[in-house]
Amino acid sequence: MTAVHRITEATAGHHGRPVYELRGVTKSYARGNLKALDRVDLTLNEGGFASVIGPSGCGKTTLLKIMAGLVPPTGGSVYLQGTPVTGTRRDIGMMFQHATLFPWRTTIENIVLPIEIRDGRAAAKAKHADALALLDLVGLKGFEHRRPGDLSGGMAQRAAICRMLITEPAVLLLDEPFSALDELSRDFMNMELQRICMERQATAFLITHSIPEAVILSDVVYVMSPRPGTFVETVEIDLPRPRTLDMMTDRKFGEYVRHIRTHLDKGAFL
Ligand SMILES: Nc1ncnc2c1ncn2[C@@H]1O[C@H](COP(=O)(O)OP(=O)(O)OP(=O)(O)O)[C@@H](O)[C@H]1O
Repeated sequence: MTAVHRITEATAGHHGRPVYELRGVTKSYARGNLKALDRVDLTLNEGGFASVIGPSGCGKTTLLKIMAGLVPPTGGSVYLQGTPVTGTRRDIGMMFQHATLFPWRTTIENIVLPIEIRDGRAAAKAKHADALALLDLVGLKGFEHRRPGDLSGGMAQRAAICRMLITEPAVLLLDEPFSALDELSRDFMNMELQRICMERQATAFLITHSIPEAVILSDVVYVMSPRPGTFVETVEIDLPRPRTLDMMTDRKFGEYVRHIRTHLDKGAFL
């Protein structure tokens, strides 16, 4: 029997209640008369870690932006915690390829910035204790008064993780967060991300171009077709947690990677 298990509906996270529910999400951009997404269905359950992988330009970032309320869908519905997503929200945390920390602010001032923007300086100041706890969580204790120029790429992304978590979001939307790092740092940060998600019982949705990264981190991997993007395969990853980098040499891990690869358009995949 193959180690690869398919599940019929796109549902990530086995046990928790549904956090995100997308039904028939379609997106056409007027500019270029271009259909980016076609009827995407997704349920992301509390505590689940899901990834989406697909060819370049298939609509992954568009999907994430729709989930974040940054871009409206042309059709279909997006619900987060039972209410429709119609714009940006407090209960969503996001992280991108680049940390984009403000160089003139200290690390801790960068971390509490979302609170400062939302609730003012006094509220941000009151969050310093929480920010210090987060710095400890991500292994940056003692760096609170350093400026971004003193941080390595991996350290800056750790600070970005703190900035994402300071608002206590219900869900983490991650758009290739470590793809600008060298391979060793990226592997290490992925294991750190897993640890942080497990400690915080986070619900996470990751966009990646790396099949091994998707497999090692996820409960479920969604494979997207070339544009217009839709899920063509949903693969449940039945590997124990915590995952370790050693697992990447396991036979079962290799089967998942091969299975996902066969569903990607290799010509278009980067
Ligand atoms: N604002 C926009 N207006 C018009 N077309 C857009 C817009 N944003 C994205 N597109 C187009 O929609 C398609 C999907 O883009 P998107 O960035 O979502 O893909 P992606 O899968 O994230 O790509 P990549 O893997 O290269 O980052 C692309 O053809 C892109 O050029």
